[in-house]
Amino acid sequence: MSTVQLTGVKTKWMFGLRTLLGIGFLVTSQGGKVLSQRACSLSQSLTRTELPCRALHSMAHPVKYLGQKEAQGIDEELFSDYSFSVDQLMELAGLSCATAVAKAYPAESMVKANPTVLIICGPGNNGGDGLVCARHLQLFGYEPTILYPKRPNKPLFNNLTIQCEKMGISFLSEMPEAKMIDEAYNLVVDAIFGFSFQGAVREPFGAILSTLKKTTVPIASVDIPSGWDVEKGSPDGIQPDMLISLTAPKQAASQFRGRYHFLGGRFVPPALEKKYQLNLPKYPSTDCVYQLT
Ligand SMILES: NC(=O)C1=CN([C@@H]2O[C@H](COP(=O)(O)OP(=O)(O)OC[C@H]3O[C@@H](n4cnc5c(N)ncnc54)[C@H](OP(=O)(O)O)[C@@H]3O)[C@@H](O)[C@H]2O)[C@H](O)CC1
Ligand SMILES: [K+]
Repeated sequence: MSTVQLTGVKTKWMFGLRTLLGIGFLVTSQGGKVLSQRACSLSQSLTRTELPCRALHSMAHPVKYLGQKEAQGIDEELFSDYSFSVDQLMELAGLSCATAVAKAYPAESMVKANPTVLIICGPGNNGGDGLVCARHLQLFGYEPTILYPKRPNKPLFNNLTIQCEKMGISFLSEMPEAKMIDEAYNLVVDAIFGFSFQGAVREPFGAILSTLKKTTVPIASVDIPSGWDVEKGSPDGIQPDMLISLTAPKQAASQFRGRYHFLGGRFVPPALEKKYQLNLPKYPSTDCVYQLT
C-alpha cells in the first residue's frame, strides 16, 4: 500500500493492474485524463477485447451519434410502436447506470471511508433514471444520497421516490456547497437533464450546475452532461469523468473528454436498431453495459 495526495485528499491506493488500466480510482478530471490515456494504450497492448478504446471501436464498428429529434423519435417509437412502458425502460436504464458506476468506481476502491455517492435528479425521465440508479447502487453496497429538488406529481416518480425512501436512502433538502460535496462524497451522479433539455438553464438547476462546476469529485452523467446542448455540447459546462449514453450516444458525446464512456439501455429491438442504423456494438454476454472508452 502506498499513499498519494490528490487535490488535498489523502488517498490510499493499490498499485495493481486495475490502477494501470485507470479503473476504479476517484481522482480529479485532470488526473483522470492522464490515467485515461495511459489506460487506453495499455489496454490495447494487453487486452484488446476487454477494454475497447474509442478509436479502436470506431474503426471496426462506428456507433451512430444521435441528434436530439432522432433520440426523441426512437424513444417515442419504443413506447408507441413497441408498447414498452416508461417504467420498464427506466428500470433498465437506471440499472445500466448503476452497473457502469460499479465497474468504473468499485465501492471498495473509493477514497472516503464510506462509498458515498450523491445523485442529483432532474424533473424529467433523466431524473427517474437517477432514482432507479440510486436504488441499484444501494443494493450494490454504495451509500447513495439523493437531491431531488423539482418532483413531478406523477405516479411513476412518486413510486420511485417511495422505493428509495423505504430502502433508507436519504434525500437532501438543498444543494450542498461545493466544498461540502468534495468532503462528503466520492462521486456525483448527474441525472438532471437528458435528451429533452433545451435553452438556457432555469432555476434551481442553474445554481446547482454552477456548484457542480466548482466540485473536484468525479461526475458521472446519465445520457447527457446536464446543461450541455444535446447536439453541440458545451465547452463551459460541467466536465464529467464518466458518461453513460442510453440507447445510443447523442451528438454531444463527441465533445466528452472524461475517462469512461459507457453505453447502456440494452433494450433496443433489432428492427428498431436497423431502422435507425444505430450500429450498436455487441454487448458482452449478459452485460447491460458496453464500455466505449
Ligand atoms: N429511449 C431511451 O433511451 C430512454 C431514456 N430515458 C431517459 O429519459 C431521458 C429523456 O427524458 P425526458 O423526460 O424526455 O427529458 P429530460 O429528462 O431530458 O428533461 C425534461 C425535463 O427537463 C426540463 N427542462 C428542459 N430544459 C430545461 C431548461 N433549459 N431549464 C430547466 N429545465 C429544463 C423540462 O422542463 P419543462 O418545464 O420544459 O417541462 C422537463 O421537466 C433520456 O435522456 C434518458 O435519460 C428513459 O428513462 C428510458 C428510455
Ligand atoms: K444528465
